[in-house]
Amino acid sequence: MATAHSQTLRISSLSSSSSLSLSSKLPLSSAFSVSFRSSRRASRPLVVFVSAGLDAKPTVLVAEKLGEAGLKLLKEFANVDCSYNLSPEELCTKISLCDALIVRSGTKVTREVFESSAGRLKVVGRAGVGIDNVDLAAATEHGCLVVNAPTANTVAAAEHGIALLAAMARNVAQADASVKAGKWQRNKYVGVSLVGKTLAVMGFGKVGSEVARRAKGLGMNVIAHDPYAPADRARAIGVELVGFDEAIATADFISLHMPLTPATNKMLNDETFAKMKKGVRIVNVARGGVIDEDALVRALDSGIVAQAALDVFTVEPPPKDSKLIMHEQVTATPHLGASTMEAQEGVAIEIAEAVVGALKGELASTAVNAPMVPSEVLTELQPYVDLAEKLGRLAVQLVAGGSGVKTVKVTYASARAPDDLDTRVLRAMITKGLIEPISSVFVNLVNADFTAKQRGIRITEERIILDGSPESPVEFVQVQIANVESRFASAISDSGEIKVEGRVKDGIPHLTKVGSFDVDVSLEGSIILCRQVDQPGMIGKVGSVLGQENVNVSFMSVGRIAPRKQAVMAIGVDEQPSKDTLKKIGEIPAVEEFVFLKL
Ligand SMILES: NC(=O)c1ccc[n+]([C@@H]2O[C@H](COP(=O)([O-])OP(=O)(O)OC[C@H]3O[C@@H](n4cnc5c(N)ncnc54)[C@H](O)[C@@H]3O)[C@@H](O)[C@H]2O)c1
Ligand SMILES: O=C(O)[C@H](O)COP(=O)(O)O
Repeated sequence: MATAHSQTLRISSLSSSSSLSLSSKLPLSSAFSVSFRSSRRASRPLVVFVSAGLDAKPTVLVAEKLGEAGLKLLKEFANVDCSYNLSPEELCTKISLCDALIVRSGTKVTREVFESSAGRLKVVGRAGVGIDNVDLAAATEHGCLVVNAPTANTVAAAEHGIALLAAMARNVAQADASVKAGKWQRNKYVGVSLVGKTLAVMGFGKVGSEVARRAKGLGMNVIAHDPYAPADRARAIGVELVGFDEAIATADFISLHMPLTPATNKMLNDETFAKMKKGVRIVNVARGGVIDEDALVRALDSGIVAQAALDVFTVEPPPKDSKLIMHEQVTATPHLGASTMEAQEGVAIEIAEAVVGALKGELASTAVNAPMVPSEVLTELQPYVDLAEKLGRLAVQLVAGGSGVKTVKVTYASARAPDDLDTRVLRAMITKGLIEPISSVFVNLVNADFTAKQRGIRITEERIILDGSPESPVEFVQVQIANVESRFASAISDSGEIKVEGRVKDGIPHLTKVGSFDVDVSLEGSIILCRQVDQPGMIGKVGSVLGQENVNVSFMSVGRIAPRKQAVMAIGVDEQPSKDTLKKIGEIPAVEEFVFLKL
């Protein structure tokens, strides 16, 4: 079939009432959040998700103590249920009534929690940094956004690290207990000095670098190990980045500041303790799991490790008879790193803003399990986000019943360099459009790739690099579904796939190609596609059938192969025509096939 010419008839103009609101309240360079509202529908989903029933106030379960300022923010927007010390069973029972959950490190947000929520839970807010207590894979599979509060407790944690370092070196806790027991043991509690000693900071992130800065102020020689930290950031505060073995072999003191991941789990173990300088002292305000605690007891007993100061433990609280806790050379605190008045107020505000934003459909800057796309990129892509979802919706509705959708090709034509166009959001929205009309699954930026994979849909992406100046990020987007039959034969392109193509014109998404026919219809309301033999009066005939039923036509366009040959008419309608009206359109003699598609 030859490429068609296109005639466009704009019957009545639609106003563009889309608005983009941006809020970027956090002091992070990549911070962004975006919401998209259109007056044509009460609350359009946004980049992340539509929360069902947002007309009613959402419910937020706060499962661990949160600062007042954060609670106040939450209460302005949601019903807030503060229920602390819930058992896992109680949490699973309550969660089915909640749209958001806020926890600190003491609550395990397991797969069972997401399953028990039966899709209602949209956001988990971790009021702090470490998200090792949240099953991220399960959250993603359930389309639940996880956000954290990564900055507000940094200084508190660093200060606690320094407090433990100094207290350990001078036996403060042991000496205090001894004095309170009525003793006066000045010789027993002679300490070691910090000045001039080498401190190895393991994990040179937010907390690690603040610890390093403070330790430099105490006159320590600071080295750091972090495979992902930029050397110039370390150099800027006079810290040398070294390899793992060099760090642990050189250090008089080791301070741990990495996250708990499969790679850091039990990073300090019998083997690595054996490589350390005899008499090394260890501080851990990161996560208990980065140390093999049994191995640490052995290293303390053998004298390889002279002392340890620990704020975090593999199991919290640790067993009362834990050899590690009871060890004379161990100073222990009950996970107090983030526990200052200031940090807890800051964390509470940071997490409340992130959770409220996410419930409103904004994508939080602190999203842990969703792509982080800079705000300016998202702003620019916003009309294409809408286009992408609608093309996905149209394409899947063109598939004939019984044909399984397995292979989808998305093509972006753009004058941008390939690495200058981030298509993750567009792909997610096409996936949403493809899957939501044919299932009860709720798809968002968080779970789009997972959901497509789970349903056996392979989505490949291709670029057409256009010449010219790349003013708009994308010239057109094509969605093709291969190996399927269509309810509308004309949607099958020359190469045998269902094909729809769209562009953004004046900020509004338009359908510009169906199969091999050029059309031009604004993607708002719904669409009737109609193949006919091109002849005078067809627009009038179809228009009058719709008019009789009071269905408002917003756009009409006819794409034809050649005058008086086959043509495809695309008609935008504001209301859904009745079956009877659609039947009447089908009965117009020149109409060969037609299909009604909901957007
Ligand atoms: N005790 C507390 O109350 C408390 C308070 C805040 C943070 N924390 C914990 O402290 C840790 C650090 O927090 P942050 O805010 O600095 O996080 P961060 O993400 O800013 O820094 C972590 C750093 O660890 C590095 N890293 C990752 N894998 C590593 C590895 N294998 N070896 C060495 N470095 C590695 C990363 O590159 C990153 O620079 C986290 O585990 C967090 O949960 C504890
Ligand atoms: O990762 C964190 O932010 C700290 O470990 C603090 O945890 P908490 O919120 O339970 O004090």
